[in-house]
Amino acid sequence: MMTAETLVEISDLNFSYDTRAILNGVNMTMKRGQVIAIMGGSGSGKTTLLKLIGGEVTPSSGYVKVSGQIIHELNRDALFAMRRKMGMLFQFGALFTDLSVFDNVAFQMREHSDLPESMIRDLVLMKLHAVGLRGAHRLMPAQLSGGMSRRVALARSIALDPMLMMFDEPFTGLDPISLSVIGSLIRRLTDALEMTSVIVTHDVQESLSIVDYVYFIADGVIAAHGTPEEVKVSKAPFVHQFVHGETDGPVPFHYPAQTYLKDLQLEKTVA
Ligand SMILES: Nc1ncnc2c1ncn2[C@@H]1O[C@H](COP(=O)(O)OP(=O)(O)OP(=O)(O)O)[C@@H](O)[C@H]1O
Repeated sequence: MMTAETLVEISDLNFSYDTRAILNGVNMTMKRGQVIAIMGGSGSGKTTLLKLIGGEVTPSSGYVKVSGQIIHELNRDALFAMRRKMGMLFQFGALFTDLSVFDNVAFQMREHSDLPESMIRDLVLMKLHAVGLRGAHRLMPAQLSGGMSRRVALARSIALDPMLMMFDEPFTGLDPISLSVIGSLIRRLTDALEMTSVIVTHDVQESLSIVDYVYFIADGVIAAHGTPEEVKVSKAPFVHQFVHGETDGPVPFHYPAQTYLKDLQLEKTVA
């Protein structure tokens, strides 16, 4: 088998909001055809990493290269052209409520191409077919279930045949069946369209069943990484806590606080 081409290369990436360091020396490689999960505790910098890949924020040092181009060195036009090849689904972006399912999926094709309407029709139906919703093209978003809306959003995000798809929490709030439908769709679409998909998620079990590689981020650094097989048997306390869903471990359950005693005394003085 030919070695797959590297689509995203992240090298020694550092990023801070003002003086607050969020990511410290992150290195990652993502190949065409791969589904990659990024996991980590709340506030560990996962969404920020997606923003760096999409060029919404600029690294303090290091770089993100997509398809051989360093993102933060692109001029405005080149960045926009690059973004058209990236699909981003942040918290599964809402559908336009006043447009039908068909028009939601057609929206970007109409905005960004000069394709004739007859061709747009075929393409939209093809994208909807890929998510199993061709028969629902006339429905309005209000008539869809949560799982169906997400599938339409997925069809819309692949409308322009992206080479890279980024999903921020694609499984949140779904029942177990819809969740595995979305999971297997992400896998199948990645394979069929030969794209690369990055999933930021807390859903370890679903992710491990569909991804090729997992990165765990903690305090802005990659704490562990590996294939699902490697991750499942990992003895590293951090990975173990995640994979086995333990509430406390290296990732603390409690937000930093003053001692309990102090809080209680404070309450007494207030009362
Ligand atoms: N615009 C901003 N300005 C300043 N700080 C920010 C900004 N956006 C995010 N942060 C901080 O950066 C840190 C990383 O945020 P990020 O959203 O990347 O975390 P995350 O890993 O995606 O978390 P979660 O899983 O809870 O969504 C957080 O502590 C957050 O408070």
